[in-house]
Amino acid sequence: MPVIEARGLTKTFRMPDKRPGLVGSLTHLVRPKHRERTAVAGIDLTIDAGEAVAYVGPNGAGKSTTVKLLTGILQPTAGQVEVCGIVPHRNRHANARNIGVLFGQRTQLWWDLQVRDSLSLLRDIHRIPRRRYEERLAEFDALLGLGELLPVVTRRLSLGQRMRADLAAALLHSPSVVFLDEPTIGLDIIARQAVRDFLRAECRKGTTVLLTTHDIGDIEEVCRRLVIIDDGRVIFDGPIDVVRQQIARERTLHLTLDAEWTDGLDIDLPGTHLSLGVSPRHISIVFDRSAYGAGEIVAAVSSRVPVADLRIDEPSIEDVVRRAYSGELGQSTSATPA
Ligand SMILES: Nc1ncnc2c1ncn2[C@@H]1O[C@H](COP(=O)(O)OP(=O)(O)OP(=O)(O)O)[C@@H](O)[C@H]1O
Repeated sequence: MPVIEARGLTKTFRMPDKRPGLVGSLTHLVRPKHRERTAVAGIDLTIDAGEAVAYVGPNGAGKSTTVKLLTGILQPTAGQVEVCGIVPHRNRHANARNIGVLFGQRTQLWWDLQVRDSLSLLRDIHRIPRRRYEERLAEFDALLGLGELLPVVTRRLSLGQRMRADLAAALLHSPSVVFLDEPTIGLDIIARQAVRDFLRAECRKGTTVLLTTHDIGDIEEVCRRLVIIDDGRVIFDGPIDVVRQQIARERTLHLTLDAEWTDGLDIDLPGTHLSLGVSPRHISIVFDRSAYGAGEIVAAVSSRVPVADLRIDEPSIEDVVRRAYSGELGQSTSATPA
């Protein structure tokens, strides 16, 4: 049964169109002009209970606006939306009982309170029975190590600790759906893994997760389905397998050499792809991390020309979007650039 159902969901912002400076402001007062920006342009989206969906796209694609429409913060300009059978903007309070929201860059904990006190305030707000509350804290302790954070004042938490506490706060009332915006941003590998493991465990219990992230690892490890949005439109909606099998394994090694590369585009490592950079002393090699370590590639190159410097790039969301447009991700919705 769908937990999230959107049909033709559209949000257009109307903004004052004025020139900068005092003259611009005065002209605008006399003859106000406006321009429109359609952030979400007719999105159809159906998400079932227990699904974990990555909702990704480049900056300005319309992800946050979609989440704001689903939480009821914004009212759509056109189209329909329901979350757990509730129209979010018409009934924000009822909707709030069913959803949990986490914005990685902000906290919903009280800055000057101990985590324990923030959570207990949220317990009162959500009217969670005491026994259920204690059970939930025990679950969070087992999965997120929450116990050690309870006596700490929020402002003293490290980023990773704060994210764990914020996850507990967002999920305390056992919402059916959680919206997570960059839940692992800035975290070290261990904290990031804890958050991903926790989200997977929540999904297994039937919680629906809509994850907005620029981190390919989050997508790969937490989600089963990928929805790509660009310029307010869904350009791909399908299984995550392609990302997992191809894109997430790909790394690009950029090398600066001590001398010019004159050996053509072959380094005798099957499956790798070499291209020349800004000058013959710069080369880039795309490789599959499950087939090669970066050290092997550097060794192969330096047996011909000494390597002076190197950088490794992980695949980016922009790469995924580019591949969606080029049809490489297989089935897509309407992968035509506007
Ligand atoms: N309140 C607003 N008023 C006017 N324009 C807005 C408003 N909110 C968003 N926009 C515009 O709508 C478009 C989509 O913005 P949105 O924040 O949804 O993108 P996003 O995909 O979440 O981007 P990011 O990854 O940078 O957070 C952008 O062009 C943005 O400038």
